[in-house]
Amino acid sequence: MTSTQQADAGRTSELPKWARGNSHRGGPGFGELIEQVRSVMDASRFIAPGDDVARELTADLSRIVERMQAIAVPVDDAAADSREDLPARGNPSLPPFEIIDLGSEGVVAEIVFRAFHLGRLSAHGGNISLLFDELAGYATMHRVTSGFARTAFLKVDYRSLTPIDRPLRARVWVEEIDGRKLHVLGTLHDGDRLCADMTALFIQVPDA
Ligand SMILES: CCCCCCCCCCCCCC(=O)SCCNC(=O)CCNC(=O)[C@H](O)C(C)(C)COP(=O)(O)OP(=O)(O)OC[C@H]1O[C@@H](n2cnc3c(N)ncnc32)[C@H](O)[C@@H]1OP(=O)(O)O
Repeated sequence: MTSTQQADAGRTSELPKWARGNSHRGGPGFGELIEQVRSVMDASRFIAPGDDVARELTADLSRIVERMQAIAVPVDDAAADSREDLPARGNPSLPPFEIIDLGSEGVVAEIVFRAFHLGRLSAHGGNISLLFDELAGYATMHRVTSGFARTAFLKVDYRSLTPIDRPLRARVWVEEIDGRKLHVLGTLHDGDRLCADMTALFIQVPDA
């Protein structure tokens, strides 16, 4: 079952159109393209080029940016953030998680933080909170009766350093529902070691 079908199974109304995943938009090569975008971001963390090389690289990248801008589409038609067959739905601004399980019990995902996500000797805390926010979106999407849920607040406790370049396991679930309010909890583990946990409040809103 795809994540869209899994989410639909727990709702009394259809998923909003923008949240319906697909595995074709952007074509079969889109995943490789986004992987290269991520690699550019990773590589940019570990260079100290001289001025000439910096200008050459800027010119190379500018040509690529121009080619992409020339084929821009409205955001709801874009491949990024819609491809449920790709890590983080093909959205390069998100840490590249893969959904392992999704249902009324919540969502389990595997995540490998990379060089781009590095803070000081460990993953940057903001990237960990971004991961939790996104996964809470999956967990709440499954539990709201209609529309979707927006983050009212999200609190992360950083319990131990979160490594990059190795698979970690995140779990996020709706602990309690009180009218439009969804109380959400989450954990991030490196093996048996707790790296971070999360408490959030999401509020069900109608789809715009
Ligand atoms: C699964 C398939 C695929 C899915 C993929 C898609 C994944 C997508 C993932 C994307 C995921 C990313 C998600 C994102 O990043 S969403 C982006 C980040 N969030 C926002 O921008 C939200 C901005 N804020 C708002 O829009 C409104 O303030 C909201 C909607 C949150 C509430 O305004 P609204 O006017 O609607 O409600 P209300 O004010 O009548 O309040 C209602 C109740 O809530 C209580 N309350 C409110 N705020 C707080 C607070 N801070 N602490 C404690 N309590 C709070 C309030 O007291 C009241 O309680 P009660 O008096 O009823 O008891």
